[in-house]
Parts: sequence; C-alpha cells; structure tokens
Amino acid sequence: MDEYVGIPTSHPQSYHSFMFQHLFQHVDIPPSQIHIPSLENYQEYDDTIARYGGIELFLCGVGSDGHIAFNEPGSSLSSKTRIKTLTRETIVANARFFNGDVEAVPKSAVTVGVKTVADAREVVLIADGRGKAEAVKQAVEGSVNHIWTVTALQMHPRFVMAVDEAATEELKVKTVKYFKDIERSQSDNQLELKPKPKPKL
Ligand SMILES: N[C@@H]1[C@@H](O)[C@H](O)[C@@H](COP(=O)(O)O)O[C@@H]1O
Repeated sequence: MDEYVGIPTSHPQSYHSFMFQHLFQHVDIPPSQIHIPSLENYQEYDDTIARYGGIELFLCGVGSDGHIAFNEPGSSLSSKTRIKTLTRETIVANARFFNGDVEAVPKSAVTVGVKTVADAREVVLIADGRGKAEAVKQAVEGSVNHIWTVTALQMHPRFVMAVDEAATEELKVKTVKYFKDIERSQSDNQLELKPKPKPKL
C-alpha cells in the first residue's frame, strides 16, 4: 500500500523488505505478480489496479492519527496514489523501527490514496493497543472527514474492523456494548443455522 521515499527498497525497514520477509517469501507467488508502490511506478499505480480488475481485499492498519496507508490528516478523500509528506506524529511513532532515531525516519512516502483503498471490494482493518484508541473512536463514532482519513471507510459497503479491548478504550460504553450484542447475536444465529443432527432410527 505504501513505501518510504528516501531509503532504498532493500533497506530492512522498507515496506518492500517487510512484505518479502513476512509474506512473499512464504508463498508461491511469481515476482511479476507483486506490485508495491514506489517512486518508479506510482504514477501508473491506480491504472495498473484498474487494468487487473480492481483490488479484491485491502488488509490494512491505522495510524494513531487515523491515517490509512500514509494518507495523513488533511488528505483528500478522493486521493489516488501519490507522494505524501509524513506528519511529525507518524515520524515519531515509526522511529521505533529505526532504533528510536526520529532523524532516521524518512520524511515522505509513496502511498495509495484514500479512494484507492475505498475502491477495493472489501477492506479489513486491524487496530490493536491503546495507541490506536482515538483513531478507532473516530473511525466508529466520528463523522466522515479528511482529517481522520480512516473515517472515509464508514461509507464502504464491506468494511470490517478487528480491534482488541485496548483499542476500544476511547469508545462510548454503549457503542462497545452494542457491537458486542451484534457479535453475540450473530454467533447465536450461526448456531441456529447449523443443521440439526438427524435422529438415529
Ligand atoms: N504506513 C503505515 C500504515 O499503513 C499502518 O497502518 C500504520 C500502523 O501500523 P501498525 O498497525 O503496525 O501500528 O503504520 C504505518 O504508518
């Protein structure tokens, strides 16, 4: 979905390295079918997606300031793949991957746009830990706006958020209860839908 500008793709903290280490080297995928945004391809990136029939699933995280990919606060909700300057908050948050050295964190990145993400047929977002609680609150209870770009996904017909307890800490109690009720009633329904075993004759 995104890549830093200013470090080589071979850098251990590049998103290219991350994807190869955690996914591509473990699966049987031809290199010609791997497409990661970069300075070389970002201008054609959305056209390439369209040529392949669109994205089936975007699996993403969220920044503590509510960014998806690197769509920092203030990104247009109709944005496509482009270069974005990173906020101070993101640079400080990502310093943990650069031995805590804020100066070593790149200052900009190539990123898919908010619309690139929203155009996928399905979006799954994982948010864990207290540091994501404000972003989760905005995503669920806030109104759609370009400061918390994650809120754009409220408009998506197939958007699922997977969160842990800590990430729900800024939500209203009644919001959390409501979603737990939904979860419970869905698992009850699934039990009811299971075919009853045939009585033995
Ligand atoms: N550009 C990435 C985002 O795509 C990611 O969503 C975010 C949160 O990542 P994590 O869930 O690992 O904290 O980090 C970076 O800023």
